[in-house]
Amino acid sequence: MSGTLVLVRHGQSEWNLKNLFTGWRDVDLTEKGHGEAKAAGALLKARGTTFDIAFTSVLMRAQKTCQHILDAVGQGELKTERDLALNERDYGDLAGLNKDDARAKWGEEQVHIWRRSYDVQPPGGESLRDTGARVWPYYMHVIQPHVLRGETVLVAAHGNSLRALIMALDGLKPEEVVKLELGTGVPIVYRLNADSTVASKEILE
Ligand SMILES: O=C(O)[C@@H](CO)OP(=O)(O)O
Repeated sequence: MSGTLVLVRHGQSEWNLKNLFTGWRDVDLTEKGHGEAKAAGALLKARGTTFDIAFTSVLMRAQKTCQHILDAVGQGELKTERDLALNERDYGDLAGLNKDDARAKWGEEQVHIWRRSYDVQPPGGESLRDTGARVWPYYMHVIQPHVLRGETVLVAAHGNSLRALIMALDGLKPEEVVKLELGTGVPIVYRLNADSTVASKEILE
């Protein structure tokens, strides 16, 4: 057995609340989102979790979630690395559009394909495969070495950047990742074996 990897999708954002495609737009958390992030931290604190390092994206909703969690476990000053590799999927031309308006314009099925398929790019944006092509190397080269040294690592990121990472960790097929949904502010705790395979996975709901 080696270390622990804790993945958390940011708390509810202003544009989650407004039902807008967000992608790389840098929107803030809502009051509820701040609360969700603090609650995630409280859950981890109750388990006695402390971290050796934290990783987040360059977007404030993930950074603030990360900080709330670290504050809750009493590690507000912990070293935190921010990288664009962990950003949300780039939603391209859909960013800023209302998801229901998009369904009315392009149809329910097309919008679902853009949102949840593995390899279909939304107009001007990234498919989940494209997102994985930046998330996975970053995980392999930067994050995983910490876990394999036995450390406990926090990754506070986004729905689709984490879906791409979980797809690889869990060995999901493209048709399986379509069904994978992540709740806001829900910690997912992986223990890894020394050979980097997953020893256990626990969703703290
Ligand atoms: O808008 C977005 O950036 C994402 C996450 O909120 O949306 P979806 O769940 O539709 O991929």
